[in-house]
Amino acid sequence: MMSPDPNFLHSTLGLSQIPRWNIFFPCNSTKSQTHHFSSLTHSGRSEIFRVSGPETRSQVGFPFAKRVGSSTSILPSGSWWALPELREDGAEPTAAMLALRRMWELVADERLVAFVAAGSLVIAALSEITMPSILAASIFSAQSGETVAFSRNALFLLVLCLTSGICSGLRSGCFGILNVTLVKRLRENLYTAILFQDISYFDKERVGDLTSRLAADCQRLSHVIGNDLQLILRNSCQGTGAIINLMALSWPLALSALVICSILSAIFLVYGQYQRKAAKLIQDFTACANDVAQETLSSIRIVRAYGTGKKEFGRYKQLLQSLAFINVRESVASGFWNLIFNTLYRSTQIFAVVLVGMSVLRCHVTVEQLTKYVLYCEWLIYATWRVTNSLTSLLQSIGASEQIFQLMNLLPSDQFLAKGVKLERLVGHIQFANVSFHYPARSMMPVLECLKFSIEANQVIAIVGLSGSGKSTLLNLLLRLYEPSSGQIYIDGFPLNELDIRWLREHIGYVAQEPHLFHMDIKSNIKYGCPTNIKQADIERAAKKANAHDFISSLPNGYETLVDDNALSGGQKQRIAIARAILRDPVIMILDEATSALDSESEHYIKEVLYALKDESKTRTIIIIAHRLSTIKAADKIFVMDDGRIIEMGDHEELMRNDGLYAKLTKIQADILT
Ligand SMILES: Nc1ncnc2c1ncn2[C@@H]1O[C@H](COP(=O)(O)OP(=O)(O)OP(=O)(O)O)[C@@H](O)[C@H]1O
Repeated sequence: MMSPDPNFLHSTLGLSQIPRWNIFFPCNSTKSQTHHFSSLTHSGRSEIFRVSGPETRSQVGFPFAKRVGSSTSILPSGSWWALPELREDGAEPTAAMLALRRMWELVADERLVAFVAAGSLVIAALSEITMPSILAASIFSAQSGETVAFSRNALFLLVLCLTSGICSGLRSGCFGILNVTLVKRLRENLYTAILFQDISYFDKERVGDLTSRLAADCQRLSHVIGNDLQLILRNSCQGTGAIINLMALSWPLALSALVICSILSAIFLVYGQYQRKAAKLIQDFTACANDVAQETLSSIRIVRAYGTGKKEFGRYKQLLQSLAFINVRESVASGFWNLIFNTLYRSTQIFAVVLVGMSVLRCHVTVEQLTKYVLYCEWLIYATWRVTNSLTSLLQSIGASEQIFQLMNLLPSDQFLAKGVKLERLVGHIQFANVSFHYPARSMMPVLECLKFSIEANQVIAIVGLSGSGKSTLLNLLLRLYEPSSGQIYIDGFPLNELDIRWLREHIGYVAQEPHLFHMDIKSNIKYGCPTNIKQADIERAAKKANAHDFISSLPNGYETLVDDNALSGGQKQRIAIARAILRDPVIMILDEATSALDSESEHYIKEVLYALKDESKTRTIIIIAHRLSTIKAADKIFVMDDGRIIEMGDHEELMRNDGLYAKLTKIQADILT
C-alpha cells in the first residue's frame, strides 16, 4: 500500500477539504535519506520541504513488520512516528482563561446549577478520598477486636458511601445541564452571527466549514464542561486528598510517590501530545473522506454517465490510506503507553510494598499504614494521570473554540443594524444613478460600469444580454444583496441604502435563476416568507397564476407533497418559486429566468405569468431577465447588456430597427428554433 500522495490530496481536495490546519504529509521515500513533506495550506499551495533523518518508508503499515523499515525508525523519536504537521490549536493558558470566562458568561444564567455542580463535586471527591483510610481502619479495628472503633468506622463508611453516591449523581446531572446549555447557547449565538452577515461573506466562506463550526466544533466544546473541567476539579481534589493522607502517613514516602507520579506525567505529556495530534488528523481525514463520499454519491448520475466510478473510488481510497497511516501509528503509540503505564504503576505497588514492608519489619510503620499507603498511592497515580489527560484535552478543546468565538464576535451586516425609512406606500419607481460595481472577492474585475437608467412604476422591463454581462448582478444590487461600489440606487426617490431593508423586501417578489425548494411540503414552500395566516385558497390562487396548480394537484398528496431540490423538474420548481413570489403580492417583481428554460413551453409560460401579474388592479413593476427573447417582445422597455454596460435600450420594434446586439441575438435564436 502506498503512502498518501500529497499532490493527489492537494489537487483533488484543494485545501478547503482540510479546513483548519496546515497539513504537511510525509511522502513515500524509499531510497533517500530525507523525508519529503508536502504542505497543504489554506491558499491551496503545495510546498515541498525536507527534514533530515534516517531512511524511511512512510507507508501505511500492512503487513506491519514489512512496512516498519529499519528497526531503529520505530524507536521513540524515530522517523516512523512522523505525522503530518498541523497548526497547533492548543490554547495558551491566558487564552484558555478568556475562553473559559466567555463560556461562563454563556451559562451564567444557570449559576445555581453551577454552584450545586461545584459543591457536589467537592463533597463527592472528599468522601471518595476519605474512604480508603476508613476502609483500612475498619479492617484493622476488626482484626484487633476493637468493636466500638469498628462500628464507628463502618457507620462512617456508610455515610461516606451515601454522600459520595448522592453527590456524584448531582454532580453529573448538573454538569450535564450546564453542558447542554453551553452547546445550545453557543450554537444559537454562532448561527445568528453567521445568518446576519453580508452576502459577500458567504462568497468567501465555504458552507461546509461553517456548518462544521456549528456541529463538530460546538460539540467538541461541550467536552470542556461536561468532561475536562469536571475531571480536572474532581481529580485535583482527590489527588490533593491523597497527598495529604500520604504526608500524614510519612512524608518521605509521600515524596517518593510524588516522584513516580511526576515521571508518569512527563511520559504521558509526550504520549498525550502525539495521541491528540493523531486524533485531530484522524478527525480531519475522516471529514475529508466523508466529503468525497458525499460529493460522489450526490452526483452519482454524473459519475455513472462519465464512467468515473473507479476514479472516485481511488480518491476515497487515498484518504482511507491516509487514515490508516495515522491510525497504525496511533495504535502502536497506545500500545507503548499501556506498556509503560502498567509497568510503572505495578512497580509503584512493588516499590511501596518493599519500601514500606522494610519499615514494617523495623516496626517504624504498622501494617495498617502500609495498606493505606498502597491505596493512596494508587489514587494519586490515577488522579495525576487524569488531571494531565484532561488538562491537555481542555487546552485542545479551547483551542478549537477560538474560531467559534471569532465568528461570534462578527458584527451583523450594516443592513440589519441601521434603522431605515419605511415609506407610507411603495409605488415601484426605480432609478440607477451612475452605479458601478465589482464583487468584493474580485476587486480588480469591474462587473457593472456606470449604469444610468430609470424604470417607471407599473412598467415591464426586460434585461437581455450575453452570459456573464452582469444581468443577475444588477438584480443583486436592486435586492441590496450587495452595495454598489459607487453611484446610488433610488426607490421611489429614496436612496436604497436609507430604506428599511426588511420592509422593502416584504414588497419585493424574487424568483432566482436556479430556484431552490426547501425540504418541506409544497404548500409550505409556496408560503415561505409570508405571514403565517395565509389561507389555502390564497396559496392555490397564487399557484394557479404561476401555472403550478395542475401539476401540484396531480401529485398523490397534492399541496402536502414533501419536496426538495431533487424531487421535481426544473420547470416545476420554477413555477413553485413564482407562486411563492406572487403570494407576497409584491410591488416590485423580479424574475431571473432560468438559462435552461429555452423550451417552447417556457415561452407560453413566461408570457402567461407576465399576463397574470399585469392583469390586476395593483400597480406592479416587473423586471425580468430573459434568455428566450421571444418571451419579452411585449415588454415596455428592453435593456441590452454587454460587459457590464447597458448598450441598447428601447422596445422590441425600436431595438430591431437599431439592428444592434438585440436584433442579432433575436435572429440567432429564431434561426435555432426554425
Ligand atoms: N459572487 C460572485 N463573486 C465574484 N464574481 C461573480 C459573482 N457572481 C458573479 N460574478 C461574476 O460577475 C460577472 C457577471 O455575472 P452575472 O451572473 O451577473 O452575469 P449574467 O449576465 O447574469 O450571466 P447569465 O446570463 O449566465 O446568468 C461574471 O463575470 C461572473 O463571473
